[in-house]
Amino acid sequence: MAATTTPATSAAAAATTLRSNNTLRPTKPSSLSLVSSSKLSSSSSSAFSVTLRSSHPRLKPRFVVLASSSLDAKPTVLVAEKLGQAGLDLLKDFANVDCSYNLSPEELCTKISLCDALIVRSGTKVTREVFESSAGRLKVVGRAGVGIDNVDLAAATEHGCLVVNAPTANTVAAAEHGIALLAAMARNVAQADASVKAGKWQRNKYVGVSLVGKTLAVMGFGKVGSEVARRAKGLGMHVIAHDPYAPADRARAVGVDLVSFEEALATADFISLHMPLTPATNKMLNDETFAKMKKGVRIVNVARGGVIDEDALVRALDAGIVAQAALDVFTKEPPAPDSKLVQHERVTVTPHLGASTMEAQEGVAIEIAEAVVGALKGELASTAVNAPMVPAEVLAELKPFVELAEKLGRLAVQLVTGGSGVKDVKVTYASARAPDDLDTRVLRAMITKGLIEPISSVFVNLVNADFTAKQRGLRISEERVILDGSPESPLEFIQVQIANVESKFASAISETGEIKVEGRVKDGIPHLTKVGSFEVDVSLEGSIILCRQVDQPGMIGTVGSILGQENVNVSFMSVGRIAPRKQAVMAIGVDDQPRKETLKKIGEIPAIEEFVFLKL
Ligand SMILES: NC(=O)C1=CN([C@@H]2O[C@H](COP(=O)(O)OP(=O)(O)OC[C@H]3O[C@@H](n4cnc5c(N)ncnc54)[C@H](O)[C@@H]3O)[C@@H](O)[C@H]2O)C=CC1
Ligand SMILES: O=C(O)C(=O)COP(=O)(O)O
Repeated sequence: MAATTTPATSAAAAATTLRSNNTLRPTKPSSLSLVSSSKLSSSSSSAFSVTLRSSHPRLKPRFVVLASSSLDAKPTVLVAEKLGQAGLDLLKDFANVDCSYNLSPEELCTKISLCDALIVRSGTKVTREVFESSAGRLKVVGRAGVGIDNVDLAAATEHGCLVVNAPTANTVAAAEHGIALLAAMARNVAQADASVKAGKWQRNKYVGVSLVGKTLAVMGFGKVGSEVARRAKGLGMHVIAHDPYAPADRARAVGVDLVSFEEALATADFISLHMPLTPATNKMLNDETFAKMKKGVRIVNVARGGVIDEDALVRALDAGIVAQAALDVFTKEPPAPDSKLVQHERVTVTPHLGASTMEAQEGVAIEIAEAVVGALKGELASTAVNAPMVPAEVLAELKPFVELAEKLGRLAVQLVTGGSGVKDVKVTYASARAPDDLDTRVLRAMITKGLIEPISSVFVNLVNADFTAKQRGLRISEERVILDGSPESPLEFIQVQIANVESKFASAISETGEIKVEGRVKDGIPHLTKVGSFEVDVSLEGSIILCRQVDQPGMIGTVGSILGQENVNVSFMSVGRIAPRKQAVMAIGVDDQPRKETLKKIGEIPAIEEFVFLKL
C-alpha cells in the first residue's frame, strides 16, 4: 500500500504551517487576491505559450476584478502631487493619506515602502526603483490624469502592482487648451501681450492668420483629438484626422475624414497633436516629417513633448517650414530656461496646463480616488492600465468559475511529486458558447495563481499572472472544447492537466500520462468531478482526501467513522470506480485538516491502496 500524506516541504504544507500545537496558521491570504503585495522571485525565464486565447466581442472591456484581500489596518496612500480636495476627502475616508509634494527620487523610494498606494500626476517618475523600493507593499499606482508615460508599466506588472488612470475627467480641459493655443498662436496673443506690457504698440507686427476655411490635421483621434475636431469645426475649419486605430464611423460622426499620415502632413495648415507618447510616436515629428509639411504650417502640441524632435522643430521654424508652434508639453519638464525652442519668438508656450482647470482637477481627483480606493478594497477598477479589463457582467457570470479555476490549479499542483518540476500545463475549457464568447484571461490568471502559490513564496494576481508564469518557465496552453446544447452557463467544465510529471497519487494520472483534474460549477459552487480517469463529485470547500481502494462494501463507513472519531467534519463524499469490485477513488471533503495520526489510520485500512490529503 502506498499511503501518501503531504510532507512538510510539499505543496500542501507550503500553504499552511503546522504549529507545535497542531493548529494551522495560514501563511498567505486564502482569498482570491488578484492584486497582491509580494516581491517576486527571480527564477529564470523560459517559454510561455497560449495556443488559444479568446476575447469577448460582445462587450467592450471596462472592468477588472482586482483584489479581495482583507487589509489588517487602514492602508496608506501617498499623494505625491497636488490633488483636488474632493479626491483627498474620498481617500481620507478610507486610508491614511500622506500628501508629500516635490519629493526627490530618493525620498520617494524611501517613503514608498510604507505605502499601499501612490497617486501622481505627470510630474513624478514612477520608475522601476520605486517598485523595487516598495518591497512588495505598493499595490496600486493611480495616475491622476491620462498619460501614463511617467510610470514604468513593465516594472509595475512584474511587481504585481496595478496601475490605474483617470482617463476621462480632463478630456475637455485638454481640448479647450488645444483650441486656446490654436487661436492664441494664430493671433499672436502671447507675443502681443508681452509687447504691450513692455510699453510697445506694434499693431503691424502682430497681424495674425485666420482659422476659418483652413485645414486642421488632428493627429490622434481619441478622446481629446475628437473634442478638438468638434470645436475646430465650430470655428469653420476643415478638419482631417490621422489615427491608425480610430474607427472610421467615429470620425464620420464628427464630420472628419481619416487620412494617412503622409496626407495629413502634406495638406494641413495647422497640425494638432493628440496621440500618446509610445515608442511608435516618439519623435514622430522630425526633420524628415517636417520636410513633408506645407510651408508655413502651424503646430499645436498638448499631447507629450516627446512626440516632437524639439531640435528638429527649431530647425523647421528657422527654415520657415513651420511658421509657428504652440506647446504645452516638453520632452523635459520643466524645459531648460535657455531652451531655444521655448525662447523662440514664434513659439507660444504654457507649463503643461492642459488638464489644469478647476473643473478638470476636481473631476480627475474624484476619478482617481475612487479607482484607488476601489482597487485597495478589491473592487472592480474601470481604468486598469496593466491588467485585463473584463466587463463587470462577464465577471459576475464567471465568478464561481474563477474560484473553480484557482482550486483546480491548487489541487493539480499538490498532486505532483516534489521535484518533478511543473512546466507544461494544459487547460481545457468546455462550453456550449461560441469560441470567442469566453474571456479566459481571468480564469488563466487564477489557474496560474493556484499552480504557483502553493509551491512558492510568490503571490500571484491578475496583474502579474502571465509574467510570473513566464518567469517560472511555466507553459500554460489553453484549449476550447465546443459542446452541443444550451449555452446558458459560460462553461461546462474546466480541466487542468500537468504533463511530464510524476504524481504522489498515481490514480491522478490519466490514460494519456498527465495529472488530470476536472471541475464543474453546481448550484454556484465549484466541484471536483474528475481525478485522472476516475469520476468523483466533491464540492471544493475546505480540504480533500483522495483515496484509491478496492471497491468493496463498507469503505465509506470505515473511513467516515475514523474521521468522526477524530472530530473531523465531512462535508462531502463520493466514490468513482472503474467497474464494480475493482478499483475506486473516494473523494472526501473535510472542513478541518485531520491530524497526521488520523491520516495514518486511514492509510492503514487494508483495502486502501494510496491516499493523499490536499489543501484548497
Ligand atoms: N497637456 C495635458 O495636460 C494633457 C495631455 N493629454 C495627452 O493627450 C493625449 C491624448 O489623450 P486622450 O485623447 O485622452 O487619449 P486617447 O487614448 O483617448 O487617444 C489617443 C489616440 O491616439 C491614437 N494614436 C495612437 N498611436 C497613434 C499614432 N501613431 N498616430 C496617430 N494616432 C495615434 C490612438 O489610437 C487614440 O485614438 C495623451 O498623450 C495624453 O497624455 C491628455 C490630457 C491633458
Ligand atoms: O492627463 C494627462 O495626460 C496630462 O498630461 C495632465 O497632466 P497633469 O495631471 O496636469 O500633470
